[in-house]
Amino acid sequence: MRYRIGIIALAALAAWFLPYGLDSYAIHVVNVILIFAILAIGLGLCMGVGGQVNLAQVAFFGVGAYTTAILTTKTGWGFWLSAVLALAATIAVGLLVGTPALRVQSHYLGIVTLGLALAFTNWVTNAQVAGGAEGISAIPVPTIPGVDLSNEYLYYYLELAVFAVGLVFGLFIVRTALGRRMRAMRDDALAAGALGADVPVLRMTAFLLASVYGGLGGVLYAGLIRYVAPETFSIANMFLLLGMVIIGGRQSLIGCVVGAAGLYLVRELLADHPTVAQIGYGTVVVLVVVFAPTGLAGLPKRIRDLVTRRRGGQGEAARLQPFQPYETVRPDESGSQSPILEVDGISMYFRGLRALDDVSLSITPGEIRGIVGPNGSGKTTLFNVISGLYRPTRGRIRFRGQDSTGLAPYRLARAGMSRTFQNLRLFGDLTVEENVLVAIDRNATWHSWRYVARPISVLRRDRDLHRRAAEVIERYGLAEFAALPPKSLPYGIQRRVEIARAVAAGPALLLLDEPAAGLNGDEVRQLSEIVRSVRDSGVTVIIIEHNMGLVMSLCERITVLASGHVIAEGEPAEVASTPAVIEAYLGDSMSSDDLPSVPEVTG
Ligand SMILES: Nc1ncnc2c1ncn2[C@@H]1O[C@H](COP(=O)(O)OP(=O)(O)OP(=O)(O)O)[C@@H](O)[C@H]1O
Repeated sequence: MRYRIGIIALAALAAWFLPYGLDSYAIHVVNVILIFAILAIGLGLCMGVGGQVNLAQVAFFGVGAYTTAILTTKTGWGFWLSAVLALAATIAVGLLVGTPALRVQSHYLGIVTLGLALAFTNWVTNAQVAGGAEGISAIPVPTIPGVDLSNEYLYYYLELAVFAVGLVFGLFIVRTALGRRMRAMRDDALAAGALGADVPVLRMTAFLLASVYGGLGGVLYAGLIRYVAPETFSIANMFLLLGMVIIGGRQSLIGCVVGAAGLYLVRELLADHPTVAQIGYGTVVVLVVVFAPTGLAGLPKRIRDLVTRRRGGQGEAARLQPFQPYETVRPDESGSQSPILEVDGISMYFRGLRALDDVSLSITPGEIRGIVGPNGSGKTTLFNVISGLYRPTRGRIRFRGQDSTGLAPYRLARAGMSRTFQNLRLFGDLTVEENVLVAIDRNATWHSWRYVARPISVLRRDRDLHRRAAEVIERYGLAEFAALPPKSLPYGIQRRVEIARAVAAGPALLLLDEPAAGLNGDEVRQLSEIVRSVRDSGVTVIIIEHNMGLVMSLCERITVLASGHVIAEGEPAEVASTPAVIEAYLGDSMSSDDLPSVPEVTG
């Protein structure tokens, strides 16, 4: 900590005294670098942290600069009023550009945002109000009483202040709940949604942030250069910006700043050789993408990881501690006996394939229900329909007495449903603790206005989330793994992290999709203990499992699916002796070991 404060103090001192050693050309370069650094932070937040491909950052920059230019020169409004309106205009454009992100992702989003950026350049080149290809000149100098901002040495301090606030605010986001949720969405939007992250709002927030930084950069640019023309906001500059963020390290805001400074300096040095420069940083970007995807900022961590792996892996020294059971809630305290979940005549067709056909079931609060069936019988599809990933072709679902058919996963998660996935969907770039933190955080993303209006309350809340996450981690015996990325852990521990994460979300109904897959006998016994304790704490559990011993010993009732139909339902012993069940399993050429018979797991 002290070491960090020392570095920050040194950097602040260096930034403060920097202009003293610079001639007028050099201070101009530094001022432009600061603007690019602000743009790069915005792009880093949207693309690096939020995972939203954004090739329109240069257009946000342009909207900020042009709106300031137009308002100051054509209406005679003062610089600062124009600047505020320019920022508002950029945010509006940011939300507009972000709208496609609600529907398309990845390279499609890249193409859409690039198209919008091109449209902007075309518009300013042709529009009379924007001065056409000539641009707009004679933008008035921003004024602050007693400070001559036409002096670039003094303008530097204005920019430095905006940059510092922008960087600190960006880091504040990255290190607290909003940033964690954005990173979770970047890693796995589907799992983030299933844990209650309102992905559409989150995507818009990423574009909103990008546009705020873009607008600020634009306003500062208009005040610094006092002239705007289309070529500044060209696609070539968008790729320069992209290069800065990729080379510096898009997931680290400091990396984005370093990339902005480095690449801009290289561009200045090679100003007389533009072709060489273009090919040069094109090549560097490709090399970075291939050999160091996390950019320069990610290199120290990659090297550290490499050294740790050579020494024998991160997770190996740490040990899993025993699970500490929850306090038992008496059944009569856990609510009414009307069904917590009613699935009524659900059918799900995939282009003619009937994955589910008229499936109905009813789950009583406090029960552990097993769903079994041969491979491909529709079990996971049923979970996907219940948890909102698929909208059923036919039928209705009621969750906690409300019609929940077709509700988005994050709405169901907020209503008290939580799930795990057959093929573990942990957030690989987050630590174990952060995985749990994302689940515990139940705030709607729009509450993030508090980041601006009430930052202290955000910090206080974050501290509380950390305290609660530590309790969950302790209970599940994961304390020694808290700071590690889940990918580095043995499979059995990853499974436990996923269950801990799902329960941390505080569900009333927990859906477990093959939680015992890949576990050894001892781990299956521990899983059984965990599931029973979770149920005893008042959570209803539905479990899909192929391990019949586990299902038979754990579940009060079992529903058997075959070819998308419910073929049997009842108590374990009753179901095991149903001829249709025996036939379904044998018909699937499964070995007789797979038949629901002798329990393997007890107590
Ligand atoms: N998104 C999809 N698109 C097309 N077909 C699908 C889709 N999801 C599932 N299916 C099909 O629906 C059927 C049921 O699949 P599902 O994964 O639900 O079975 P399952 O009982 O969970 O199987 P397993 O035990 O192997 O996990 C399968 O034939 C599968 O190929």
